[in-house]
Amino acid sequence: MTVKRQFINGEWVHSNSNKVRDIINPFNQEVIAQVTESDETDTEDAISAARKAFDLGEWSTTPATERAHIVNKIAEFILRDKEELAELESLDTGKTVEESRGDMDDIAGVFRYYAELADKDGGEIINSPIPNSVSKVVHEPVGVCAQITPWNYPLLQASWKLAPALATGNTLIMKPSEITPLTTIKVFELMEEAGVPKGVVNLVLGAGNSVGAELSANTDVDLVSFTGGIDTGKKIMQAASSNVKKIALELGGKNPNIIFADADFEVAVDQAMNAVFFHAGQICSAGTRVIVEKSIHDSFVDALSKRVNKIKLGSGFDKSTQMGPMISQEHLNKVANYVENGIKEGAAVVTGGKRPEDPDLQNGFFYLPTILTNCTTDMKVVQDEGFGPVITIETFNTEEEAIKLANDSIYGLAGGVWTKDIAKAERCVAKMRMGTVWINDFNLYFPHAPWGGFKQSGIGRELGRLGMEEYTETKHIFHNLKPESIGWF
Ligand SMILES: NC(=O)c1ccc[n+]([C@@H]2O[C@H](COP(=O)([O-])OP(=O)(O)OC[C@H]3O[C@@H](n4cnc5c(N)ncnc54)[C@H](O)[C@@H]3O)[C@@H](O)[C@H]2O)c1
Ligand SMILES: C[N+](C)(C)CC=O
Repeated sequence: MTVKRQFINGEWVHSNSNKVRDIINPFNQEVIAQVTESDETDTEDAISAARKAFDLGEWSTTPATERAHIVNKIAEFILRDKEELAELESLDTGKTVEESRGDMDDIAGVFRYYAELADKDGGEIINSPIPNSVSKVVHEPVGVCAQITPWNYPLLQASWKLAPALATGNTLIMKPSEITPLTTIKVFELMEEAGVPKGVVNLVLGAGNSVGAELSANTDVDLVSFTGGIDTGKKIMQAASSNVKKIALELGGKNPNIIFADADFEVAVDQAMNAVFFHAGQICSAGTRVIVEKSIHDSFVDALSKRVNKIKLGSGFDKSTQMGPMISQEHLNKVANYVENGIKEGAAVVTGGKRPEDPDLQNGFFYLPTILTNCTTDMKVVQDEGFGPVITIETFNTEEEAIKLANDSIYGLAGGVWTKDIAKAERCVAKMRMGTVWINDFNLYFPHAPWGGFKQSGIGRELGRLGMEEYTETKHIFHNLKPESIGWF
């Protein structure tokens, strides 16, 4: 098996230690690839390459239209190689190939969106209050950006960082999750093919506590953009204080899905299921906290469990599969413990709550789609991010109660509300403390709208214009057209 390499200063190189990591297919635990294992010294090399490239200024002074052209080419190449990328993503994560194809379309869309925006910002002239002067505001690249991504949407989360950073003229070092680096490696090949200059994009492949920690602490890095868990986010925030680097954090969620009795029942059931069991619940914005009006609780749970019992688990490469495995044995254990603790706290298992018995699934990290009732807001199973295929169900009687339950979380990433009463929906969303709120929908996102969290779900925004601004510094330029001595001293 050819060992996949890191990309530093325009060269594909083995790590300094020559250590290698096996990449595992979560469906059957087969080794699907081997990648070089970077450490702190490789990371320093990559940072130094990005620093030199930025200080040289070739990329930041390339006309924005030319940068846009290259970013657009990356989108084209992603679509050209969509099938290969989708299959790689499914091998690596266990998600269905159909879902991965959708991800690749979204990813190409993100590169296109930022290519489109790249040359639109010409700065702003300010109405200066000082006579004989010109005052203007321009946006410049931040500099050297470290980008750290998780395993659940490996290339999608990478694209949200790569595209705006490139469009605005930064240089960067990316570290994908050590569990799922394959599509990110492939996209670095595509960026090379698209003509991104040497040293502008660098890729290191290794563990969080070595490579990730170095990226966060190194004082030659100007910005660290991270997507992942809250505990890691806190460590990165601390490490980033070394040189007060800019930080952008996209962290976890424990997202409420409020269902009123007057909602379209069938659609709400269908989407409540989709909101959690898509990608086996391994989604930051999964609607795992269902908060349902008491009068429809029994019929809702009954309808939901009937549908959930039919979810087909299997290989992402089998067309009939609807839900794949957990990413790893470690994560499977975490999900199983999370449910067991919930049961000890008093939750009742309506369906699932264990591993499947199907002999064909025993080599994979599968967990059954699970519904827990009798849940109350004080339980850990309701408060903690399980990041698995588990719905907890709470009930409410009044609108105020529903909002109170929805907001009772340290997180504030996303949430949904289902009702046919437009005024009620608007009253609810105005009070819901989350970065994204859906009315009669769930889990939708697109490049044009910002994504990010309130409270401990993060700092900053990705996607949209705000996602681009994260990669710029704002400079005010004041030009005195008639300089004169002040005569004070
Ligand atoms: N808000 C969002 O948009 C969003 C999107 C996807 C995933 N997530 C969150 O990601 C989490 C799941 O992903 P995960 O398990 O890969 O998260 P994680 O925090 O364990 O790892 C994420 C990345 O951080 C690296 N890392 C680990 N320790 C580090 C350290 N000390 N310093 C620097 N980097 C370090 C890892 O190697 C990996 O690349 C969930 O909490 C999920 O909600 C959030
Ligand atoms: C941000 N999103 C929804 C694409 C993936 C979250 O895990």
